[in-house]
Amino acid sequence: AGFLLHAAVALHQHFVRNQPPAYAGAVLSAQLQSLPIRLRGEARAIAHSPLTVQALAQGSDTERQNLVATLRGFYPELHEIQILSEDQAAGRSPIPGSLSTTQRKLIDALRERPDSTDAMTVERLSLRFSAPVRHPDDNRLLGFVLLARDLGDIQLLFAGTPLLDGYAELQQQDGNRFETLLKRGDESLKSVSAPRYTEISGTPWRLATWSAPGPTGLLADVRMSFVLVWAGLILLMALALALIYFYGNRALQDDLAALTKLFSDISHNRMRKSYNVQLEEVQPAYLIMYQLGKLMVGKHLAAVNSAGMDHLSQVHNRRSFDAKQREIYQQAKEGWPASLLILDIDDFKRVNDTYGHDAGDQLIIQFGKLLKERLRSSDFVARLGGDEFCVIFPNTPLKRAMELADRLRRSMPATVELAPGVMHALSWSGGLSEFSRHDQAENAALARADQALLEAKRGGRNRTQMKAA
Ligand SMILES: Nc1nc2c(ncn2[C@@H]2O[C@H](COP(=O)(O)OP(=O)(O)OP(=O)(O)O)[C@@H](O)[C@H]2O)c(=O)[nH]1
Repeated sequence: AGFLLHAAVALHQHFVRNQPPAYAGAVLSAQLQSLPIRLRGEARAIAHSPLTVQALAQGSDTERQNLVATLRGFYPELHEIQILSEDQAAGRSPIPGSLSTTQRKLIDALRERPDSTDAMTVERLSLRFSAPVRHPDDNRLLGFVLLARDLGDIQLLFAGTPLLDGYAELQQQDGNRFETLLKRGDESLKSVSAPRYTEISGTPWRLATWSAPGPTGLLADVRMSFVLVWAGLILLMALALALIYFYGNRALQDDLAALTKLFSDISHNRMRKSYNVQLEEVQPAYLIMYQLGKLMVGKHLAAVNSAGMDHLSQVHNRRSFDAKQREIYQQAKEGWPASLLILDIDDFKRVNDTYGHDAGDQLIIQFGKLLKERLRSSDFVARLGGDEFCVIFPNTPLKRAMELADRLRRSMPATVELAPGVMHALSWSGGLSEFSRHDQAENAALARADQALLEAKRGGRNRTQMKAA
């Protein structure tokens, strides 16, 4: 909550702070205004000082120079202090250095108006003041005090004022036009907003300020922007909570699905290498179930194997087939006819590759089931491995076996469903042969059938080939 509050306030300030504070111009103009007032006060104080009166009334040039040196110590911010006698001002006696035109203008202005107490001129960033020095007893004009102040500190004032993102100029009036003395901020704002002028009374200056355009639309309203920022943050928080809830829930659902798969596999007597259980809380229970499941499935497979059954297709396994083959081989030696059909599912590998190993298993399971259902109960069905099955037809000569194989092919469904909605076109290739009393090996018939199967595959699959003894 603390973080959100902080974020809300920070964002809110960011939205509304673009405007320069309204007081910035007033503060600066008040400070500028005080400069001539202070200078005027200083000029008058020096003019009325008994030391100045005495230095001008009776003192020598050296005494005046000493007074000026003392005053410089008192007023370090003044860059010029001069005290002239009336004779020097009127040109009747010499002065150290010379008077500038401005200084002369100031003195003339005071002479023209005998009642005036001071005169001021403004040059580029410097103020000049002059005040007459009169004798306190008879008001006789003794001379003039001339002061000048370099306005370098205006620049400091100007640079230190909090105008923020605005733009400001200090302008000086020169007849009808205004000359720019100082600038500050982003000047490009002059083209996008109108200036606001603050006159600086007692000076020929004015302050012109241009504000950065404030926020527009809804955010222009301070209260509205605050509400919007809060609403945005609350929305974000709600979204974050929803996401945490969603993902937490999903992890639980995924784990339940994994456990369900584990139970289903155990009930089908098979196990995968691992099941994807994510939540730490579910892990211990899962590990116990996994170990128990492995034990149960292992025991079941051992039992089924020893019973001679293939655990997947539920037909006889290879070991059982070998025993049956031996038995039939012996019978064949005694003249009993028997045939053997090897069946291999077409394109089985593609089922594994396309739909996954589970779907492949499903095809093996269903194929085994179909063989048992469609064949006679006296026929012996076994899975030799992979997608390869074998049927032994006892007491059946080759010709009859061929009929049975054809009948089997016709009775098989065209498609099987490997998973909900996953249909697969079923086809198989067959190799048929018979047991013969002349065979030298138990698996001679199987080898012939294998060759016939190869021919069936080569011939384009989905057919049965026969190879007599
Ligand atoms: N799902 C599953 N696949 C198995 C099993 N045993 C063997 N396989 C796979 O079955 C495939 C058998 O390959 P093939 O018989 O060469 O392939 P096919 O697509 O039937 O080719 P053709 O017989 O020429 O039509 C191999 O990829 C084996 O990995 C099993 O128990 N379950």
